[in-house]
Amino acid sequence: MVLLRKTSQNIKPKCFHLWRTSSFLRGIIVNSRLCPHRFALTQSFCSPSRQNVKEVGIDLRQYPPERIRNFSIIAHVDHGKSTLADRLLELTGTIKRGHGQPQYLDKLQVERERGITVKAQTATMFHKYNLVGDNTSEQPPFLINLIDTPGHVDFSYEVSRSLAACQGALLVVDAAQGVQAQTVANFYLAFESNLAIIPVINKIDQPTADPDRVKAQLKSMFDLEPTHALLTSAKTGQGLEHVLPAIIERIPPPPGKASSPLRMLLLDSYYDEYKGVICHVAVVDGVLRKGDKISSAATGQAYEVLDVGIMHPELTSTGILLTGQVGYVVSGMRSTKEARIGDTLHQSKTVVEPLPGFRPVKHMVFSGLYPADGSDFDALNHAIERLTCNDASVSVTKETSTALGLGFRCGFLGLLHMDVFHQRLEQEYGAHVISTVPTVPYIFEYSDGSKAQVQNPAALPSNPKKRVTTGWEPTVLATIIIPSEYVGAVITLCSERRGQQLEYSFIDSQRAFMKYRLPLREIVVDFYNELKSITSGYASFDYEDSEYQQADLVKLDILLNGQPVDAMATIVHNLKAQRVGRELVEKLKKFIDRQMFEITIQAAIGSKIIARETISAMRKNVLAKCYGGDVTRKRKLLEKQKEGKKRMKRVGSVDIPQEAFNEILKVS
Ligand SMILES: Nc1nc2c(ncn2[C@@H]2O[C@H](COP(=O)(O)OP(=O)(O)OP(=O)(O)O)[C@@H](O)[C@H]2O)c(=O)[nH]1
Repeated sequence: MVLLRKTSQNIKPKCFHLWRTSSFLRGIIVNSRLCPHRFALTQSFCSPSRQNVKEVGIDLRQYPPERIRNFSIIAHVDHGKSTLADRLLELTGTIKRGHGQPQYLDKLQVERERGITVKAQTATMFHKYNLVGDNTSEQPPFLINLIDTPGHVDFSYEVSRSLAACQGALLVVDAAQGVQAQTVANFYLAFESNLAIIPVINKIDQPTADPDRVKAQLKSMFDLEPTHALLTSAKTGQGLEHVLPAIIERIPPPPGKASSPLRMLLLDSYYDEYKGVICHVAVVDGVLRKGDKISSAATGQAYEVLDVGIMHPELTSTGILLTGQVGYVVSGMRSTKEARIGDTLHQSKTVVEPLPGFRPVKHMVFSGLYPADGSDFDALNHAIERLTCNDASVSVTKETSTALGLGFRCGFLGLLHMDVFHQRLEQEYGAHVISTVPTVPYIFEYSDGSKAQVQNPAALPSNPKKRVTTGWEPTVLATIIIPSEYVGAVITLCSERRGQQLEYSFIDSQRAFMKYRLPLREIVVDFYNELKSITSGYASFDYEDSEYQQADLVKLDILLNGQPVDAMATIVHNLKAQRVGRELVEKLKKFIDRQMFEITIQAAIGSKIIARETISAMRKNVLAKCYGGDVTRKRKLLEKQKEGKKRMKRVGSVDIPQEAFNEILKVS
C-alpha cells in the first residue's frame, strides 16, 4: 500500500513525508529498570588488551579511492546487524571463524551483557573481487570499511555520525518482523545522507520468515526494488556470499581528492590508558602521515601525529592514511574534550574550508546525580570526569541541592543512556549514586519578561515577584508500528499521554503505522514499557525531537514534615498534577521507614496541598533485639545500622532511603 500523500519533487521514496527528519537526534525510551538483564560492568570501553597496536605490513598506498568502499549497517534493534558484521569480518579473514566471541564489534561490557550496541565501531577488511567487466587479475583487493551502528535510538546520534563517513548502507530487516519503527528512521537518515542503500532481508532461516512480505513493505514504504534485496541468514551463513559483491558493485567509492590539502572528519574519540586520546577519522581529501603537524579547525590547536592506522579490526599502525580511508590517529591530545566530534583536522600550515560537521548533541533528559554519601563528592567527580572521557554525549554541570548536598546535573540522550551511565559509574568506579527525577528541558517566561530554559525543577524561582507567566514543553514526533489489532489500545494510550495523532495508515494488511506528536515528558517515563505491554510486545517505537509547544505547566513540590525536598520536585502538566502528586506520596509512604516521630508527606503546587500521607511514629532501636549483654553482637548491629544510615539522606529530621529516590523516577 502506498503511504504517500505529498512528496517533494526530488524525493523518490513514497512515504518520505512519514519521516522527513529535520534533526539527527531521536530517542527511544527503554526503561531498563525493567530490563531482565541488570548487568555488571567491569571494563571500560575497549579494554587495553584489545588496544595493543599491531604492526603489519599493509601498504595503504595501494588503495586509491576507487578501490575503497565505506559502508554502515543500519537496522531496527536486534534485526542482526552485529551478527552480520561478524560474518563479514569472518568471510574476509579479518577475524577467525568461531573466534569464540559473538558480536565482535560490541566491545563494551554493557553491550555484551545487554546484547545491544551502544558505540559505533569501525573495522577495515580486505576483499579480492573483480568488478563486473574488469578482467585484470593484477588488481589489489578492495579495502572495505564497515561501521557497525547501535540500534537503540537513544544512540542514534552515533548512527548519524557513522553515516557521515559512508557512501552506502546495508539496511537490515528481520524476515519475520518486517519493517519496524527504527527501520523507517534509519532508512531516512541514510537517504538524507544520499547513501546507496542495499536492503538485506536477514534471518531467513526462521520458520516464520516471510521475505516476500518484507520485500513488499520495502517497496511500498521506501520504493526499494524487491529484486535488489539480498536474502541472508547471518546465523546459518545462507546468502552471505552476495553481500560483499553487492557492497563493491553498488556503493560508490569515496569522492575526495587525493591532490587536495588534507581534510579529515573527526568521527569519534575515546581515551586509552596507554596511548591517550584515540581519534577515529575519515580522510576526505589529501594524505595524513605519521609525524605530520595537524590542526583542529574548531580550536586552532596544533598537534603532531604520533601514530596513524586502521582498525583491522584492532588498531593496526600503517603510518599513513589516504583519501577516502577511515582509521585512527593518536596526536597527543590530553583529553577527549579537545577532540570535538565533527571537527575538521587539517595540515597545520594550510587553510582549508571546514567540512560540514554534525549537529551538536541534543540532550533529551536531565537528572541530578549525587553521591549517596556526601563525603564521596570528590570520588564521584573523578568518576564522572573519567567516564565522560569515553562518552562525550553526556553534559555535566555542578549543582547544589539542599536535600542532597553537592552534586551534578547531567544531560542524557534518553533514559537508556542515563541508565547505562549510572551503571558504569557504579560498576566501573564503585560510585554509589542517588539520581533525581529525570526532567525534560522546559522553557519558562516570567512576569519580569525574562525567559529561560529550566533543566532542574528546583531552579524555578519561588519569588512571587518573578512568577511564571507562560511555559513551553519539548515535543517529539513519534512513529509507532503495530499489528492492526492493537490500534485501539495504542490510540487510548497516546491520548492519555496528551498525544496528537498526525497520521494513521497501513504498511500491509497486518500492520498499522501511526505518527503522533507527543510531549517528551510523557514518553520519558515508562511509555515504551506500557506500549510493549498493551501490544504483547509487538509494538515498535521511535521518535525524533520536534518543536516546543505551549503548555499549562506547574511545579509539583514534595514536602516532608512541611519541608520541601528540592531533589524530588518535578514539573508536570496541570491536568496531571493531582494524579502524579497522589502517586508520589503513596510511593514515598511505602519506601520511607517509620521513624521515632510522625512523618507527613505532602505534594503541593505553590502553597496548595494536593495530596497527603502520614507515617506514624515508631520506637525503633536495633539494640532492643539484643537480649543479654553480648558486646560483639551489639557492636555488629550498631555497625549495620550505621551502614544503613549512610545510604539514607536526611531531610530536616527525616531519613530517606536511596530506593525512595529511585522509585519516584518511575511515576509518570
Ligand atoms: N535465527 C537467526 N537469528 C539471528 C540471525 N542474525 C542474528 N540473529 C540473532 O538475533 C539476535 C540479535 O542479533 P544482533 O546481531 O545482536 O542484532 P543487532 O541488530 O546488532 O542488535 P542491536 O545492536 O541491539 O541493535 C541475536 O540473538 C542473534 O544471534 C539470523 O540470521 N537468524
